[in-house]
This record gives sequence, structure tokens and C-alpha cells, in this order.
Amino acid sequence: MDVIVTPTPRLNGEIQALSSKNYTTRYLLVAALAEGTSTIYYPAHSEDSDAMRRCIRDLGAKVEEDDEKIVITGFGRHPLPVSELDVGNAGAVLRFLMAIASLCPDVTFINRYPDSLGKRPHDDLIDALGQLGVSVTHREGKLPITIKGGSPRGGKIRVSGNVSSQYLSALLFLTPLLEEDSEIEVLHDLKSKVVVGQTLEVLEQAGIQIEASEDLMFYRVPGRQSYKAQNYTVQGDYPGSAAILAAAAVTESDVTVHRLAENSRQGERAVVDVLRMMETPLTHENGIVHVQGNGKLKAVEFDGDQATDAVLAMVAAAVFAEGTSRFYNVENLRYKECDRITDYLNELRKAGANVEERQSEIIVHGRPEGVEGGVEINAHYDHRVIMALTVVGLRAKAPIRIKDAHHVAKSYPIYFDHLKALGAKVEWVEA
Ligand SMILES: O=C(O)C1=C[C@@H](OP(=O)(O)O)[C@@H](O)[C@H](O)C1
Ligand SMILES: C=C(OP(=O)(O)O)C(=O)O
Repeated sequence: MDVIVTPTPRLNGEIQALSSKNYTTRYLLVAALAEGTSTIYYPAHSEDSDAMRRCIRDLGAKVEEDDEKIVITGFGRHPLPVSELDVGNAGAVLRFLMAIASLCPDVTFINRYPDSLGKRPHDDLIDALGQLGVSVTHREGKLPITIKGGSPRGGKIRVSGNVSSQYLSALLFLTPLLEEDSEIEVLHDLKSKVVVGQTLEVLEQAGIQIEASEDLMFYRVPGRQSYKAQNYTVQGDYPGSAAILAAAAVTESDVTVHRLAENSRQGERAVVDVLRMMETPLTHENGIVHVQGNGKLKAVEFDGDQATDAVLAMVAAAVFAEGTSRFYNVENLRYKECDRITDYLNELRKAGANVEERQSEIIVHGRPEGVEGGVEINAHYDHRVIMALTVVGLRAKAPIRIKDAHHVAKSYPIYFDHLKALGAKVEWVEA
């Protein structure tokens, strides 16, 4: 399905932020790794969270669901010996489960998205699992991947954090269950460091003890631990809401988004500060962000690694800012659902934006007068490209058509419903 985005000068109304994808995938996992029954209130519903649900069920968790909660009875350290798992297009789900699959004799992760997840690298995690004595077969570090585990050792593990934090998170979920104690040393840089904070927060809630160095580059993990069955409540999702807030910032607006906790550990909460730096009139109190946009924005410089999943939305806002914006330290955007630098900027250019790329930087020469639009956009299988190009389309001079916009469902299936509720002219059409 495609979406046609027609320029919309005003947005008005209130929405409830959808539930956090990253917390939902983590709570589902720790609930599955516990032996008792856990309840997760307000879980996210999206392709990625569904992928984790499907896989933990395949691995032996009992999952029951109603409108507001999921009740999960876990398999503890004894997953079923499944032969195949399908994670859809979900990177975090794949990486976390590659580690957990090392408790199974022989599992293959299939390659259902050869042009998206199928192109993403997993070498650093494969290398780390090898250090635990797990045999992994793969195609040059990519899917399909077969894990032959059984009884991985603990011990000293070194993992690179250069490409993705998900490899480290995966090891942090696995190592507490091993017989031996482990020490994990992160080599090189650690990208998306803030997301590791979410992993540690969830592990602590699940009763797991881990000693982490202050810089998050070194960990001592006692073995033979058990995940405790718990009740969890999922907070609102900043990465998805970042696109809604950017849409409100580039239009004349009066938009309120509820369920965005000020003290959240999601790095993407920085979108509020970045929009404030761009001089968008807004307030953030009691978990409510209220934007009264006037369409006027100032350029900004920002270390994008603080808020990796909100950078595309921030860039979309910067397209209309006065001056030149710079988003630096963002190289790992190249290893996501698409190359979120080259592919994304190509689509922005088609729509009329003036943007430049460096290996780890996005530079935006703002056009407060608006962009031409009137083009077809390739979504590159990427929900965040779809959401960000929609923001641009709302302030273009002519409608844009986003091809295969249904991939927005990876994280935010009701994105266009939410925008419509705010008055945006967005319409689904057959491809
Ligand atoms: O751990 C997680 O749940 C995630 C980590 C980040 O990935 P990287 O660590 O690869 O940047 C983020 O982009 C992704 O959406 C979710
Ligand atoms: C990159 C993302 O997710 P993942 O790495 O889990 O596929 C994302 O949600 O933007």
C-alpha cells in the first residue's frame, strides 16, 4: 500500500503516544526467560513486538493476551528445541534471540527481508557467541544464520560496540543464565549507549544482578541467576512520537501528546529538547508534550547518537529551519532498515530538500520557504523513512506519494491514523 501526503498547514488535537517498542521487546523477553508468570501492561502492538511474541511462543512461552495486557509463563533457561525462528524485519529481536538461541541445539533464523534485515551485519555478535563456545553458520555475517548451542560457557567475552548496541544487550540477557560467571568488555566505541541503559533497567526489574562500569564499557555478570516473574508497565514511545512532534513543529499547530515521561531512559526523549533548541514553542510537564507550532524553526547541531531512532524526524524538521543544521556521530544509521544516511537523503532530495552527507554526518541547509514535493518516495522498507518523509510532505508545495508505506507497521501501525486524527491529509491508496 502507498500513502499520499497532501500539504496540510494546520494540525490540531490530542493523542496518546503508542507504547514503547524497545521496552515491549525487552519485557517480553525477560518474561519468557523467567519460570513463573509475568504480566505486561500496555504492550506495543507492531510488527517488531509481534515478532518477539511469536518467537518466544515458538520457544515455549505460554502467551495470553487481552486489550490491556499480556500474561506470559516463561520457559526459563530451557527453551524448546525449535529448528527455525522468523523475526520478520526486527533487528533487536534477531540479535537478542541469537544469544538466547545458544541455549537450543540447532536453530536457524530465516531471511524474510533480504533487502532490509537481510543486509544488516551481525559479525560482532557472531564473534562474541563463538567466544562462548557456540557454533554459528552464516552468510558473511548476515542472515540466514544457524546457531548450534546447547551449553554455552561463560567467562571473558569481548564484543565490539562500534556498529550496534544490540550485540551487547543480547549478551547481557544471556550471560546471567550461564553456569559460569562472565565478564564482558566492550571494544572500540559503544554506539547507542543510552539504549543499553534500558536493557540494564529491565534486567534489574527482572531481578538480575549485573555490575556495570560507569562508562558502560565493562560488566561483571554472575552466572546461575534466575529471571523473576514480575508485572511490568510499558511507557510511551519516544522514537515514534518524535515524528508526530516534528510534524507539529513544521506546521501551525496545537498538538498534545500524552504518555511521554520526562524522566524516561529513552534517549529519543531528546527530541523535545532539540525542538526547543529549534525554537518550537512547546511545554513538557506531567508526561504531556504540548506543541503550539508556528512553522518557524532555527537550525540546530546535535549528537545524533544520543537519540538514534529520532534523528530522521529531527532532520525532517530541520529541512524547514532557517540556517544549516548538522547531525553528527550518526554513522550507525547506515546499518539500520536501510542506509539511513544515503538512502534517506536521496529521498529527501527528491522531495526538494537541500541536504549533504558525510560518512557519519547529515547536513541540512534549511528551506523555510518549503520544498517542492510532487514526487514518489521509495520507503526502503524503513518505517522511520516513511514517518519522516510524511513530515516533509505535510509542508511541501505539492503532494508526495510514499510507496510501500505499510512498512510503517514495523513500529507504528497507527501512525497515519494518529496524524489523520490531528487533521493531516494522509490517505492510503492501492500500490
Ligand atoms: O536495543 C534496541 O532495542 C535498539 C537499539 C538501537 O539500535 P543500535 O544499537 O543498532 O543503534 C535502536 O536503533 C533500535 O531501534 C532498538
Ligand atoms: C533500527 C530500528 O530497529 P531494529 O534495529 O530493532 O530493527 C528502529 O526501530 O528504528
